Amino acid sequence: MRVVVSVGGSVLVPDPATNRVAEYAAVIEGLVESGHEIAAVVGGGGVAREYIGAAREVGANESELDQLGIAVTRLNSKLLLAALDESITASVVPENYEQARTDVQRGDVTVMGGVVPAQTTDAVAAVLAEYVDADRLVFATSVPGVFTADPNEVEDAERHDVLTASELVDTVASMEMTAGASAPVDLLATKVIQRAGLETVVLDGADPTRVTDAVENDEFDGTRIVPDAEAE
Ligand SMILES: Nc1ncnc2c1ncn2[C@@H]1O[C@H](COP(=O)(O)OP(=O)(O)OP(=O)(O)O)[C@@H](O)[C@H]1O
Ligand SMILES: O=c1ccn([C@@H]2O[C@H](COP(=O)(O)O)[C@@H](O)[C@H]2O)c(=O)[nH]1
Repeated sequence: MRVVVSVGGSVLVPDPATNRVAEYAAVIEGLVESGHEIAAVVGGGGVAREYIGAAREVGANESELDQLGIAVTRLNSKLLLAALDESITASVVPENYEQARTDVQRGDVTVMGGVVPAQTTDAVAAVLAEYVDADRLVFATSVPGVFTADPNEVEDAERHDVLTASELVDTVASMEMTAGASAPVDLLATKVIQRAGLETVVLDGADPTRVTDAVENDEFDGTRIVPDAEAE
């Protein structure tokens, strides 16, 4: 199976003292050993938000803030790349989809971060999944799925076990799109998921083995996004 895994920066490096980089590398290597083709996209997490916050205070505009965020996503990507067995990876972090697809077509694991302002790495993962005709897109994020409201703000928010792509679009449509904003999946990503009919999973990435379960066993604790056509 060809899979794009989007790993949140706050999931990969929750704080400077804890990092799950080696665990994520082991999960990716295990999936490759089982015959899967893996492309990873890494987010910026808390470090990106700190840089974006500091630059916003000194008057940078949103596009400049996005560029800072992109730089951090590429730094985090290099961290994951460094932990992966170099015999299965491309040696550099691609800065565009063409380079990433070339890596995938060569049979290498590719790891990339952001590409252009005004989106997040969620959108990068969705576009890459569409571009390489991935069989599945997995978002390993900091919440256990997509909820009826922000579970960090609303105590009785309930998780959706299954959503159609259109329902996902409606759920995130009103969320903020400023640099460093938080959403389970950003709006642009949801529109790409919808048009491409991508089989998508949103799960809590704190335990990286959940990604293995979602790929190998199709069993996971999270939200499944089904293409609109399947729900008709
Ligand atoms: N309806 C919702 N369902 C789930 N999460 C929501 C919802 N609305 C807002 N959120 C927020 O979405 C966020 C999703 O994770 P977040 O974007 O912070 O981290 P990430 O995916 O690990 O990526 P990164 O840290 O790289 O930005 C959570 O912080 C959560 O509070
Ligand atoms: O293609 C991209 C990717 C990211 N950004 C900016 O970086 C931050 C951090 O990325 P996350 O995926 O949210 O961790 C994001 O909020 C954007 O400001 C970007 O502009 N373009």
